[in-house]
Amino acid sequence: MIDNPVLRIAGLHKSFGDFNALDSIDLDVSDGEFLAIVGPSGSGKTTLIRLLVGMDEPTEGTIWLRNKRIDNVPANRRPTCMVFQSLALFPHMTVGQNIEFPLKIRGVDAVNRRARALELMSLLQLPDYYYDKRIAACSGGEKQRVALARALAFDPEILFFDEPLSALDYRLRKTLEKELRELHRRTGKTFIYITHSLEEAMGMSDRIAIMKQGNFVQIDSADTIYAHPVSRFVAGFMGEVNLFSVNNRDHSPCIEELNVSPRVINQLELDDSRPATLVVRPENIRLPGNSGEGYEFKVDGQIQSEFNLGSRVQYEVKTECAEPLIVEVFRENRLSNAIGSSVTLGWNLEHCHLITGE
Ligand SMILES: Nc1ncnc2c1ncn2[C@@H]1O[C@H](COP(=O)(O)OP(=O)(O)OP(=O)(O)O)[C@@H](O)[C@H]1O
Repeated sequence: MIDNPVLRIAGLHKSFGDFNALDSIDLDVSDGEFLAIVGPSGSGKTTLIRLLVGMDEPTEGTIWLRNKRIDNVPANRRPTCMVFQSLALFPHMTVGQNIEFPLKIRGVDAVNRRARALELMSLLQLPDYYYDKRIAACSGGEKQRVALARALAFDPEILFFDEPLSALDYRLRKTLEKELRELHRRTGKTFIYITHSLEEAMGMSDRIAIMKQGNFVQIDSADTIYAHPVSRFVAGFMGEVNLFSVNNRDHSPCIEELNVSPRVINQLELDDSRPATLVVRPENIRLPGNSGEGYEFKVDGQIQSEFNLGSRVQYEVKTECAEPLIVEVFRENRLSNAIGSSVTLGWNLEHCHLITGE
């Protein structure tokens, strides 16, 4: 629970026939927060946003905007605004007319409309002369900026984004990600942003809410979720990861392969009755030469493939564990003639995270 949240969702449930698309979820969003909602296809992200903006009605539960219940308020009277993936700009109108549209329907006069449109264009780095440019003559990135300027012209309490960058090429997406982050900082508005892309979520948001089958499985900062995922699903969803099944009663062949001392096993505080998974990120595994001296976990293996990731190099290392281990090193630590060579991998307990349960 957050004190004085701008948005509170309580027991929100949405069924389609027998199917629960949202399963009684709760969420508090702070004023001015940038929250990303990520999850696999079909996890309920769009269903949630549709309920929040009033495009659909919940089966059960309530939505509060600054202590005012809004789930019974029609979409056009909710002080929220959505930037659609498809933008929904008016193609026959100019940039200026599109941005001014929300002001026009609120009865703002022409002089003030134009002044505000130019101010928003400047905020979105659109030159003044674009005011008279037709939407059809704008590039994909420019249309995104116009859509954002128009959304801000509504002066909404919260801006919702439903995968606004997914259709753009990589370079433009990266540029707009930075601009959105900057726009968020400058406007101080609350942003709620749906994305499939974890990279986008990690780069832009203050917190990430991870959805699975109509539920939130973890809501926290990107750093915390990355370092301390609550489940194997979250660990795998948050980037490349090495997972080792362990428990005290029944050491898997894999944990034995790891040459862990009884002292370290004790420190793991495994619970006999519950399955447990050790999580190690590829960048936390070292290639310490042949002995693995000084590391609490050590495993011998053979490099079977190498991938160039730009500033880093990733190796897949075959060991006695079922899955090849993934190891990442900075480019300057790249091994020569790596493929086929025998290596000992090492890491310490402080770089592991233990998940108990499934
Ligand atoms: N109108 C509807 N009638 C029946 N089922 C629906 C309806 N709308 C959504 N669903 C189902 O609810 C589940 C959640 O859908 P939703 O669109 O919210 O997922 P999503 O996480 O946004 O997926 P994606 O990332 O693919 O857009 C899906 O299984 C979907 O088939």
